Amino acid sequence: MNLPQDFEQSIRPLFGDDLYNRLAEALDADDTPTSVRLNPFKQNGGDVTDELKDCCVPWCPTTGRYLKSRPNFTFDPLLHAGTYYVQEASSMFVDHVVRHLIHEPVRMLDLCAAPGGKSTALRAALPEGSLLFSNEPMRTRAQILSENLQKFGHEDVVVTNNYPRDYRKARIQFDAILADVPCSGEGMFRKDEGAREEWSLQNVENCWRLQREIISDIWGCLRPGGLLVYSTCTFNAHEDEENVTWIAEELGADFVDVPVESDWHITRALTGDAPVYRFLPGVSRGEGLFLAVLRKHGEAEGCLSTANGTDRKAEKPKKEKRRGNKSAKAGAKQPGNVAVPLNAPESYVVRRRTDALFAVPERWADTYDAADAELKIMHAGVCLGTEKGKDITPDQSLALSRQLADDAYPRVELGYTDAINYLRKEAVTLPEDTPRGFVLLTYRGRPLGFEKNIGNRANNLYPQEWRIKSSHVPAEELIINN
Ligand SMILES: C[S@@+](CC[C@H](N)C(=O)[O-])C[C@H]1O[C@@H](n2cnc3c(N)ncnc32)[C@H](O)[C@@H]1O
Repeated sequence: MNLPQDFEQSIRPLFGDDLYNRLAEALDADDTPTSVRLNPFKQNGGDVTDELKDCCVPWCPTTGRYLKSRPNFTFDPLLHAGTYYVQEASSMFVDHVVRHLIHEPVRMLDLCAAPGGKSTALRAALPEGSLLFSNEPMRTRAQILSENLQKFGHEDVVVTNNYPRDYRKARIQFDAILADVPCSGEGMFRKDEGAREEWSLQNVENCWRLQREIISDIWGCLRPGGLLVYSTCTFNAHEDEENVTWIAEELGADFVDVPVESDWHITRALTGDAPVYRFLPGVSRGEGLFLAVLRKHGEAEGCLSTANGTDRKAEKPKKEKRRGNKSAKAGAKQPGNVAVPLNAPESYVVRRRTDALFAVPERWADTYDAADAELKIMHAGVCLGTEKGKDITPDQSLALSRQLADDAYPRVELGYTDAINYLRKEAVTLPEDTPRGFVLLTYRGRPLGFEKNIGNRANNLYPQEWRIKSSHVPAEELIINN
């Protein structure tokens, strides 16, 4: 593989010959490591099977696993049930950062979040009671983000489709923000040929300028004393060390050091002496990642413990704004007597957006309302379903919620072939004694989604956009985790 000439000319002096040669050799190799991160909310004590498991990812040992080979994940129904997420190992470093720095419930924003690898990692690592906003400005990417977070199944999540500047209007303050900014993608040279073709010095310059704009736009939403986690998957110092130094000096922040082990083989700053973390192919086992943590200057209002937001007057949207609010218009009456088929149903409030009903944990209902007045919410809490006359057709988000009550719907367990057919949105025949109405289909005990049993047949309610598009059904059952 030929690396762009300008890339070599700019990166070799920064890395030095030895490090550059190791990097170039690794970028040329075909054998990229495969890894998954288990979903702690859906594991029931399970793990990757012995046949597939290589070892734990050292900076994410509880849930990160290297695999010995790369299976065709699409044909594992448990991927679609959200029991694990396929993620390259370096990105799992956010798990270590969050567990080291955040010990009490917070409100956190993942600003550039699609497809959702780091959001799901954050959600797993944040203390319970924390609320995660997961945002992506590109519409189609935001839909994939929303799908992946619904599969992950944690209720304390809001998915939005906005630009950073829109967040300023919502006046929500965050205790921590992850900005995994769009970058020139040098870390993708190994995986993606297109990344090499699109790369240019001009693109590097466009990227570092855009990254500064993104951080400047969101800076007001980070509370004084709050944490900014800045990351890229690129190697040049303009988008990495120079940008985080600029943030510290121009916006006002101090670097925060995170202890790491020497056998993780993390490379530290290549220019200056800020505590930054570089995962370099050929040096650490994963793809390229640059990460730094900064604490915003100013008086903190206390510890990082204001997740429910009710203590912040600034968040309450103005009355006039509320009247113009889409959901308030669509559903003038708040749904009062909707059954909430979740564990601890009394701790949720129900919000209507067009004809869909969302169960939102009561402790952050104010924050949800403030967000709803200004932001484009794609998903929040648990979507219970859509109203059809007096009925509510249950939503996929409900099927995949970790909080779905065990006895909320009759369940039918599917074998492997039926599970794949269901995920391809084909009709799956139910046993004769299945009760009529909505039925939850499971595979190896994990919910996959709903069908409506109307007697002589059943309607598959799996979302059309989520279905497996391939017509192939593997002859053998693929088991990745148990
Ligand atoms: C490196 S990717 C994020 C990967 C994601 N954090 C993950 O771990 O799965 C950067 C994301 O930023 C989004 N993006 C592009 N322009 C943006 C902007 N102006 N503000 C915020 N995000 C932007 C891109 O669409 C892309 O999804």
